[in-house]
Amino acid sequence: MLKIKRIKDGRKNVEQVKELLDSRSGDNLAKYRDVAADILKRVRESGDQAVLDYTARFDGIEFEASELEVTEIEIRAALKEVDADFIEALKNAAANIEEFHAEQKDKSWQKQKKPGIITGQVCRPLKKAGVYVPGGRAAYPSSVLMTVIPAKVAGVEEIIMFTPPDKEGKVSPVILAAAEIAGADRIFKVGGAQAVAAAAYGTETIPGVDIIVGPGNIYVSMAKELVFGQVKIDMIAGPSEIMIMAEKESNPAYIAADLMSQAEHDPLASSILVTDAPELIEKVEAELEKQIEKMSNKEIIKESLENFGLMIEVKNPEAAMEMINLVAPEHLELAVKNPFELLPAVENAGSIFLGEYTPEPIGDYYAGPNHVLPTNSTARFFSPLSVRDFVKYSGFIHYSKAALKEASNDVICLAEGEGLDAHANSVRIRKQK
Ligand SMILES: NC(=O)c1ccc[n+]([C@@H]2O[C@H](COP(=O)([O-])OP(=O)(O)OC[C@H]3O[C@@H](n4cnc5c(N)ncnc54)[C@H](O)[C@@H]3O)[C@@H](O)[C@H]2O)c1
Ligand SMILES: N[C@H](CO)Cc1c[nH]c[nH+]1
Ligand SMILES: [Zn+2]
Repeated sequence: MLKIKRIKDGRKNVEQVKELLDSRSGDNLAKYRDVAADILKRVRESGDQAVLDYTARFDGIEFEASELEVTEIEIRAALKEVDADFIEALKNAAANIEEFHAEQKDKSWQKQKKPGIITGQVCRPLKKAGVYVPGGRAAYPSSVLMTVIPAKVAGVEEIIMFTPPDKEGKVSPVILAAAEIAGADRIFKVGGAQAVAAAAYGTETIPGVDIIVGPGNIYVSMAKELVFGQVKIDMIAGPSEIMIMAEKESNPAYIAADLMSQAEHDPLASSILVTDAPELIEKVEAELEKQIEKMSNKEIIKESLENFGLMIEVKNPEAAMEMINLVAPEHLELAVKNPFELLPAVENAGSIFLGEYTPEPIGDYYAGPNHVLPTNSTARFFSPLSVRDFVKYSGFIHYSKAALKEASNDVICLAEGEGLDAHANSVRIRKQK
């Protein structure tokens, strides 16, 4: 018998939901941060040797430095091992992801504000991007597509992938096939905080990059947080989350299936149903009992649902929306008859799935929008991984002599107001001529 927590709406209970989500990182965050900091320091000091030592310790593989990079021969061999249907599905997904991300491409622009004044913005791709692909619990070729394709669309010169080696010191053939289809330039068999360190600082064998993106476990996340500033990072993407808003008429079998889809990722994943129909909660619970037994990952799903699953009963759809915006879930399903009517009220969610024939996995694999998403309520201020993460901007300005003269009184006044006489002088000196 599954035991999933159940609460009613109300201010106090909102706090309870947030506490539940926060509790997933536990009290050990500082401990993980210290482990990651140690690894970063050693890789910074000892380069390849530290990477090799950590790979031996955490992944159980004794590599030489020359074996860290995946070779062309390994890639060709892997491609032969992967099922033709799988390759075809990867290619179809890649085409959808590329088409969606092409819309995010930003252009450089300039405008003549008035005669003698031109302002504009140059948009340039970053030169080198490091893409982390988790390899511990499960290998996700879909995450390869979701991280490499936006970098490619942005025009990044070199895309370097990092993923831990498996027990035989190899990278899963499906990961290599996805990397080939998406267009990764180099692949290193390095995982965890040591991969983040090598990407941030560079070693004798591994080139340093400008940005590190992609999901990973707590060591990867802590390391990304610690190298931020030295390099750019995308976000801290933690264990998966799904929140489903449903009504009396919603299909309980579909809701149960979708809650389980994210619970399957991790015992720390969180799956939440919010509804104004208490009878639906009972039906969904009955469906969960029924469907869970058929799942190959039922142990993880059960643990996740019992520890971090939640059924929330609210008075009306407005209260459900309030709850959603406070939780700011990674994935939100609006499993209702008229989802587009509710869309404008969603302020905080990483990715939104509209209608009962839009299950979350269509977004994980196929539709086009990115599946690397902010978790742990950070959808309040973070966005999905996008082409914009892989570019940077510079503003530019041109003033003619006459235009500067016209603006000079204002600028001199502002500079003097800040007590910065040399700034005022730089304008004044041109005005006098
Ligand atoms: N949000 C998303 O888009 C998304 C997508 C896929 C996966 N994920 C998440 O990514 C995570 C993947 O984690 P994972 O562990 O399976 O793979 P991982 O590749 O992130 O981590 C494996 C590495 O962790 C390091 N490590 C293991 N134990 C260690 C220890 N005791 N000390 C220091 N380092 C250690 C090792 O170097 C190992 O190579 C999961 O939480 C999953 O839910 C999220
Ligand atoms: N749902 C995950 C992000 O939370 C992404 C993923 C990859 N494969 C399947 N799902
Ligand atoms: Zn998923």
